[in-house]
Amino acid sequence: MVAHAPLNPVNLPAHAVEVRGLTKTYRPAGKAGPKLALKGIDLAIPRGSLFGLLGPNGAGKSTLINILAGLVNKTEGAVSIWGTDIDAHPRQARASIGVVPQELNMDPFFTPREMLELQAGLYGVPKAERRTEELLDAVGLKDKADAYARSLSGGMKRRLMVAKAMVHSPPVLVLDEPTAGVDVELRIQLWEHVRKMNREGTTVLLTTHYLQEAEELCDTIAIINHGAVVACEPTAKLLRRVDAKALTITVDRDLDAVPAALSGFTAELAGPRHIVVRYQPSRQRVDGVLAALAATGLGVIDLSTEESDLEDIFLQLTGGAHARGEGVHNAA
Ligand SMILES: Nc1ncnc2c1ncn2[C@@H]1O[C@H](COP(=O)(O)OP(=O)(O)OP(=O)(O)O)[C@@H](O)[C@H]1O
Repeated sequence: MVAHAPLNPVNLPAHAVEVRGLTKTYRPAGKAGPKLALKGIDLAIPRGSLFGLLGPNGAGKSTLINILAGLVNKTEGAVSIWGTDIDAHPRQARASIGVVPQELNMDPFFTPREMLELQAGLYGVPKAERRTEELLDAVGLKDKADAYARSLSGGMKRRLMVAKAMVHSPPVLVLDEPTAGVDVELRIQLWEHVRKMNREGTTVLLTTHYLQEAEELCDTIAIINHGAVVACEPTAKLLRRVDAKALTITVDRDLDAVPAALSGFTAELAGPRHIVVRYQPSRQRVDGVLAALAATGLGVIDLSTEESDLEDIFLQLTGGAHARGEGVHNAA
């Protein structure tokens, strides 16, 4: 077990993970040619953040995570985890990170308590410093501590994997698609758990295909596409990137065309009584639309506005990978 630096704020790195010029070229055996999976990416994950890594299938997310976890060798570039360079001090870097893989691979005949003890042993955590009971409690598995893993539900297994990744108290936790194939109730439970760990000081990096998950959970989001980072910024800022809103106006009588008074706006009829006006909030105000409408004598029954969401931005940045069904989904 490699001891962490004492938790003295002066010693803490500004970035939990820092990646500079990271390149990975796979050279598969056989006829397939080399595959450039990461094209010299730079990424800085702020300490304490809940960081989302998004990208369509094949973008390079797993490659990046596996390099951080020490499971895949990088081709070029520098990576440091919790201020430790993975080439200079691989053991210490690995001790600073816990990875929850996508697959629920566990021995069905071990109990959760045994599994955590075994994992702590693998990391060389001395018996006196083990956190088995605390972790079982934290992931809500105290009641199941001595049950065979095969008798746990899918959600319980996933929570056990989280506890397993935390046995050596890593300051950085990576969750690879934590809610893939998980039902809505459990997904919300897992989100709450992830938020709690983050509030308690763990920097969390999660990959997801669910845009809504990233939007709700993550304070910072990076989007990668074809092995390159195409965006990396605070979620709120990313969401402001698309300067577009839609205003739907329900009027009090049937129309067969958009009133001429609205010709200065981008407007269309979405039904005989529904006018949709698209506008840029940074340049236009709703009261201008309403004033133009008032001049027509039409009564307004209802109004609603719709913001752009992460999906619009994702589509813009990845050239519509989602629209072509390449594997990014809304969690709803
Ligand atoms: N072991 C390997 N050998 C050859 N090519 C690989 C290997 N692993 C990944 N690749 C290729 O590298 C690219 C990036 O793959 P990676 O698994 O990192 O993407 P991803 O973003 O995690 O995708 P997904 O969302 O489908 O998990 C893909 O083109 C993939 O086919």
